[in-house]
Amino acid sequence: MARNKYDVDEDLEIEFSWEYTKRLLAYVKPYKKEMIITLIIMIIASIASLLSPYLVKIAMDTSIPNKDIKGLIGVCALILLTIVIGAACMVYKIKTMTYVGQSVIKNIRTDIFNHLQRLPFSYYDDKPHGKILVRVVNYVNSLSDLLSNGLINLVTDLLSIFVIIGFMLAINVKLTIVCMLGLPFLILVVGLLKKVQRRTTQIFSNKQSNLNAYIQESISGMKVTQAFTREKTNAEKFRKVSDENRSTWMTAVRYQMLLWPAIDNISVITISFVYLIGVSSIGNGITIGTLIAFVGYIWRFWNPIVNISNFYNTLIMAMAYLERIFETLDEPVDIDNLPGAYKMPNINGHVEFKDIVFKYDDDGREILKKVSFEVKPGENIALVGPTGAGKTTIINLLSRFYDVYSGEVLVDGNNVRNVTLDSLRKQMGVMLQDTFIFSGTIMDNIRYGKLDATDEEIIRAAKAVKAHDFIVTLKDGYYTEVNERGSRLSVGQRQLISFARALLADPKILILDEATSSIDTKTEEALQIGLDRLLKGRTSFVIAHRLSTIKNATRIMVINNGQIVEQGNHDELMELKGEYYELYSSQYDMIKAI
Ligand SMILES: Nc1ncnc2c1ncn2[C@@H]1O[C@H](COP(=O)(O)OP(=O)(O)OP(=O)(O)O)[C@@H](O)[C@H]1O
Repeated sequence: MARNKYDVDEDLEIEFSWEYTKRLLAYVKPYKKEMIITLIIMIIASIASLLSPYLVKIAMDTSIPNKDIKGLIGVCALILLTIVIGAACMVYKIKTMTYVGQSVIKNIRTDIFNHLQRLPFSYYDDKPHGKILVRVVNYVNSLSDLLSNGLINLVTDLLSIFVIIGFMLAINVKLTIVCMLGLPFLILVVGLLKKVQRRTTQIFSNKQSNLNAYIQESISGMKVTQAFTREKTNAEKFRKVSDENRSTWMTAVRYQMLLWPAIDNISVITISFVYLIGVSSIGNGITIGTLIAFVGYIWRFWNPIVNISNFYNTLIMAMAYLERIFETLDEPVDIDNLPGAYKMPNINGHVEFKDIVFKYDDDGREILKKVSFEVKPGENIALVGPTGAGKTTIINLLSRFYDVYSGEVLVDGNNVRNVTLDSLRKQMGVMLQDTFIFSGTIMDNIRYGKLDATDEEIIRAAKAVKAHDFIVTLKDGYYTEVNERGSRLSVGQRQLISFARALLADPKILILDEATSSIDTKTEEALQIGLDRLLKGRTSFVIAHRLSTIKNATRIMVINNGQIVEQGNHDELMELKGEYYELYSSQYDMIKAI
């Protein structure tokens, strides 16, 4: 997928395909029983409602001229009965179809969510999160009307049309033919409007997606906006995306609405013709009762046609959303278990990078340029180097968050591409640079690292990383509720919680990306002592800009411009008087200057 941002429209060139409706129907299939029962009920309702003009004809042509009061009362009672049956059927339909519609929506949404959880980091690198959200929430919701009413109404309306034609033919063939003459004109109008309706709806859905992306981005960046007093600039950008949203919606609706006057005109013209021919033929094979009954049917004839056109409009709208929904569901899971992938055996901790070349985009620049190194079990590796050198990229390849462009990443001799993702990642403790706190208690957040961990295990992990001390000072201790992204905690506190989470699973390989960058030096020193003990016997990769924290690493690798430029322990690298020496000395001088 191309890189995208809030003001870049998504691709519109998706071919219209009935395949989408077929796939949607597959979601409806489990509710076949409910659909069939509703259909039968609705057929009964239609027949009941269609009987009344015929009953009126009987009353007009037979009961009233014959002054048959009993017969008239019987006919009235039957008409009342048809109304009651119709209303009862309608209640059943609304209840059942709302259930079916909402169940289908729930199932589609669940599939998208599960698929999103399998999509690799690269998918999220490329797409504004607001645009993903709009698909899961709004687009899926917009199918509700189509599913709750559309499908059943379509079938019952089609059936009604045939039954009405049957009734009309039984009353008068000539008038029926006149009535049907309007249909070819209607089909022509629908055919002419279809393409432009689809395109305008697609454009609107794009703008809706842009609006969502901008709102999401603005909420995430609200603190920066206020700090830089950029409210006015943002309001202007928002006005622009909002205006586009409104104007494209207006255009889409304008084309949707063109169908109504067309249907109205065609129906009124044909009805006028029926009146004209009917009235001029009274006494000439057509009775007043016949004409009244026939006109009753004509209105009922155009009603389902209006409904079907309505359904058609909803379908066109839903199509634009369905395309996006299935596009998300079809998004390839680039990082997945390969055929024949096997379970990673218990990890010892031997890691080897063999001639790794890596690019984030196939046509982009090389971020890692033939990187090779070997790490023995239990070694503590520190990765240092300038910003953007490629340190995080290296550790991301170890957990196979991205696939290499060429070369091999081996853990205990197993190529990470050949083992199952689950078995690989379960044995690694990763603390990403971007520490994320979920809404819930602190206990829940640490437990994320090992779902079956006991409270004691969690407290032990928190103590090991010196998180315990601050947690117990909080109002509810480990049961303090934190909100999403942990905004009630300091950045350092969030890091400590993430640290405990990474450690909890007792991983064989521990990866720490800037794990302590926001922690005060005193806490860090204490943490370091515990950490040295914890890291013993485990292979670990630690990225740190504060070099004092990695002095004890068994090996320090200096990364620059996608390559390892120096490696050795602290003393060896200081003696080398190369890049590490420069980096370390500059930090030391800075501290002294303070
Ligand atoms: N998701 C991404 N898509 C495209 N390019 C990326 C992506 N992430 C990182 N890069 C680029 O890859 C290069 C290496 O980034 P990386 O995050 O590995 O650097 P780093 O050494 O960890 O830097 P820092 O110390 O600032 O965290 C950078 O030039 C960066 O611009």
